[in-house]
Amino acid sequence: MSQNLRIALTKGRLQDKAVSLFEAMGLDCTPIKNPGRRLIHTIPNYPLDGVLAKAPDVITYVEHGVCDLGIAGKDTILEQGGAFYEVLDLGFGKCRFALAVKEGSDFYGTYKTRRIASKYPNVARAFFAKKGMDVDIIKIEGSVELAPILGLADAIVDIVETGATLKENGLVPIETVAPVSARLIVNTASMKLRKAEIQDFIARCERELEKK
Ligand SMILES: Nc1ncnc2c1ncn2[C@@H]1O[C@H](COP(=O)(O)OP(=O)(O)OP(=O)(O)O)[C@@H](O)[C@H]1O
Ligand SMILES: O=P(O)(O)OC[C@H]1O[C@H](OP(=O)(O)OP(=O)(O)O)[C@H](O)[C@@H]1O
Repeated sequence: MSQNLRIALTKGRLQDKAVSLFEAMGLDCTPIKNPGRRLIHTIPNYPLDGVLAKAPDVITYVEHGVCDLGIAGKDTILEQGGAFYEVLDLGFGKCRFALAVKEGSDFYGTYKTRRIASKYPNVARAFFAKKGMDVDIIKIEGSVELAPILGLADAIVDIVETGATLKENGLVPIETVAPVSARLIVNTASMKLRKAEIQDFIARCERELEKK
């Protein structure tokens, strides 16, 4: 008997939404919903093991083929890149990358080199390269909104969902950089070697998403 397919799931915000989708598809997710400190859980009624990982690691595990499938945000995919197939937009975890500045500041009205703070330096760099603008990028690990308030940066490139965090910190979005949502990704070798099983899983996801 062949080993179960393995899917890497992004822990945190996307985890519950992935589990809701799987349950709607008829998968028994009891073990993943009561994980304790355990990081790998077998689905009792479908040949699938769920691996709970941090967002960038989901991509690393899928790229290296130790997980056949993964669920990651488009934000992480754009930042990290890599060789894998992105097969489905799962329609949850919706937000966007935005360029935001302190309210009242004139970001484009100066010739000096702007400083941009972001948890996503590659996304920020690519955005400004496309505009032909030379900027300095500073990597920040979280609560990126602090950087312009503290005077470290002229702007941020960050995830915006409701806009509440920007607003409560006196910042305003001035441009959308890219839309973001959760994606199903597949290891390139698994796609060939375990084609039937993977296509069955993708088809089940698709059938469920079509109902929405
Ligand atoms: N408002 C939001 N803020 C951040 N991420 C969001 C939001 N809405 C949806 N997402 C998606 O959820 C994913 C995981 O977010 P989550 O906040 O759980 O982890 P994280 O902030 O990337 O990591 P950490 O564990 O360091 O907090 C993101 O990569 C993104 O695709
Ligand atoms: O538009 P909103 O609905 O306010 O959501 C956006 C905020 O949520 C995320 O932060 P998170 O909570 O992941 O914390 P972090 O800043 O430490 O990454 C993101 O980086 C924004 O700060």
